[in-house]
Amino acid sequence: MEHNIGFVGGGEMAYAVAMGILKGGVKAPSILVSNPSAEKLVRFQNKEIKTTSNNMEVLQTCNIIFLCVKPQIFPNVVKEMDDHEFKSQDQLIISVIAGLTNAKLEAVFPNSRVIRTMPNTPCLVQSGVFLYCGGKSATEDDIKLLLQLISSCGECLSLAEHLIDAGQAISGCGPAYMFTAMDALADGGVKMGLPRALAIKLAAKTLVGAGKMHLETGLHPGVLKDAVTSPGGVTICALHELDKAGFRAALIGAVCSATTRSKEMANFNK
Ligand SMILES: NC(=O)C1=CN([C@@H]2O[C@H](COP(=O)(O)OP(=O)(O)OC[C@H]3O[C@@H](n4cnc5c(N)ncnc54)[C@H](O)[C@@H]3O)[C@@H](O)[C@H]2O)C=CC1
Ligand SMILES: O=C(O)[C@@H]1CCC=N1
Repeated sequence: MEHNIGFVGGGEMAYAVAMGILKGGVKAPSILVSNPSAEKLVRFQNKEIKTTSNNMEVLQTCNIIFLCVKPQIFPNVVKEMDDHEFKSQDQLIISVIAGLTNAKLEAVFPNSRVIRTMPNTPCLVQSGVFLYCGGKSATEDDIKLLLQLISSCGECLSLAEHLIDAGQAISGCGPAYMFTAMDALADGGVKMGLPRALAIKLAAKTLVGAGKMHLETGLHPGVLKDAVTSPGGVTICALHELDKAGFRAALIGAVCSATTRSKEMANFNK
């Protein structure tokens, strides 16, 4: 694939996506990443990816651009474009920015095609989820090209734009919920005398295994839960504690709250 692929912002998500793209066979020197702070660029340089401190270099030279700055920073990038009288022409603009709508992207990049996406950090290890929704001007070929680029990141799923915030609240934010669960499970193990490293590994393997069981069997999580839960056994005692602590309600609340916050964040960019 011969493209100049740019990243504006070289933080966690940019790195995870860039690593997925490299796994897909794109050559490192065809990627250019901009970030104001040099130390963030070192790990890209270590992979032979080109770097710059100047966003305009990315915007002016790349034909596929991933926008990977924080939502609150995006207006600064727009201002920089205005200051340089930069007019995007016929580029493919792919945003990973939470809450940033295709309508806003289209207003900022009127002569380009835009795709709103929502990846997650496990793209770094090719086990991510990558949600996407093309803007009005994005063509089927643009979507094909996006999928070619990101297919090594993990599962790529098209989602109607009005559902992206909710999808993000599960898969985009979800790694943080799962890491919190791993950490807490490990604390429980440590409290009961397990070595910390072993307790974390048991928790991690169990989360991965449970997810894989659903994906490979197609069985409902409730059915899989019941298969673990012996009458009068130990798991039901643990599940009772989780219910008393509001485990399920907490997860439902987490997804609702993250969805609401994402919709609020669209206002940063009004
Ligand atoms: N971290 C995650 O799990 C996910 C993040 N996202 C989205 O990815 C975007 C980036 O988030 P992260 O990578 O987590 O944040 P981050 O803080 O790791 O990366 C942002 C990068 O932008 C750089 N930056 C600051 N000002 C800049 C400017 N004016 N121009 C260019 N770069 C600038 C920062 O130095 C930093 O390296 C956000 O919009 C977020 O909503 C989406 C999905 C998941
Ligand atoms: O917390 C955030 O705002 C970003 C978006 C989804 C995951 N991390």
